[in-house]
Amino acid sequence: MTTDPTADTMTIPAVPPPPPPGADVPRLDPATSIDRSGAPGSLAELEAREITAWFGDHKVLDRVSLTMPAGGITALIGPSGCGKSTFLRILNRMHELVPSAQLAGEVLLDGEDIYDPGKRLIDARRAIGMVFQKPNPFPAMSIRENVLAGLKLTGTRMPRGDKDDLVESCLVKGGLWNEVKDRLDAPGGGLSGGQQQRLCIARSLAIRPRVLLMDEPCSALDPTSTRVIEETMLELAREVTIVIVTHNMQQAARVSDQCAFFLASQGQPGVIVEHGNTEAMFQSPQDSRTYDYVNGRFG
Ligand SMILES: Nc1ncnc2c1ncn2[C@@H]1O[C@H](COP(=O)(O)OP(=O)(O)OP(=O)(O)O)[C@@H](O)[C@H]1O
Repeated sequence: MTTDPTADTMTIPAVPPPPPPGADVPRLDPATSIDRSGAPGSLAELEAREITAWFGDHKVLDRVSLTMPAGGITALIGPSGCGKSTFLRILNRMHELVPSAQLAGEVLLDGEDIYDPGKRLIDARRAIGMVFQKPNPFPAMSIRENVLAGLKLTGTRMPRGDKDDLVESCLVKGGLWNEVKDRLDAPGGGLSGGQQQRLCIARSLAIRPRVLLMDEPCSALDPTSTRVIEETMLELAREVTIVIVTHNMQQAARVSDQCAFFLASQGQPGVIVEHGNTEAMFQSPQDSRTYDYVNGRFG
């Protein structure tokens, strides 16, 4: 999509309407139009092409291109304010929720531009899930209801037995099942911070995303919870492509296959200075600014 930053902004409903009957994603069970397994869909590649982004007349990203391989974990690293979160939000069309936000470029999910006028916003959000910095379960809803919340929002109906299977499989994949299986009706708000974040991951998985975006998912958590989430991510990467924003270089090194280093020079929009295999980026970066950043000399 190419959008003139001076043009009127798009109006996007905060909660998209449910899809019309029969228009569901093709991976659903054809007999019932529901997903019985809770397993994420087939692995998908995500490719950003020449992404430029503005807030009003402030350009914050300039022609950023990046391929995020299917089944890989891509870490977006860089100092504060260089546009990592903006880039991440562009990957599932959340950027356009900000009234002054504009963008140019394309985001291809397995070769198809999610910004194509023929594509529905709800399909992009279903296929490309998001986990935020601060765990945000619905505190008064039960653990079970939290996992199923996305189905409600997308208008997906399912028999009770299938819901139970889905809740279990998503909590297993989110690495939380063993801790909560005996109290699924307890409120989500009663869990610890790390458990709440894993509940949010389980909730994202229930609508069967092909890509999971994670914006500093461990920054509010203690080291033990962080390690549990990292293990969960490594397990999930077998089934879903993951893109994570992190300020924690050890975390980027531990979990990611590839890294992209973002930087915004004084008064300039953010760009990708260097990207590639994580080990190579940490051991032998090509750009001296990458070397300085990954070695903690700035940022
Ligand atoms: N909603 C918004 N309205 C206006 N400007 C914004 C908005 N969100 C971000 N920006 C600006 O866009 C630029 C990039 O911000 P962004 O949050 O994407 O950077 P970041 O690299 O993720 O930073 P951090 O690591 O601190 O989260 C910054 O100059 C920021 O002030």
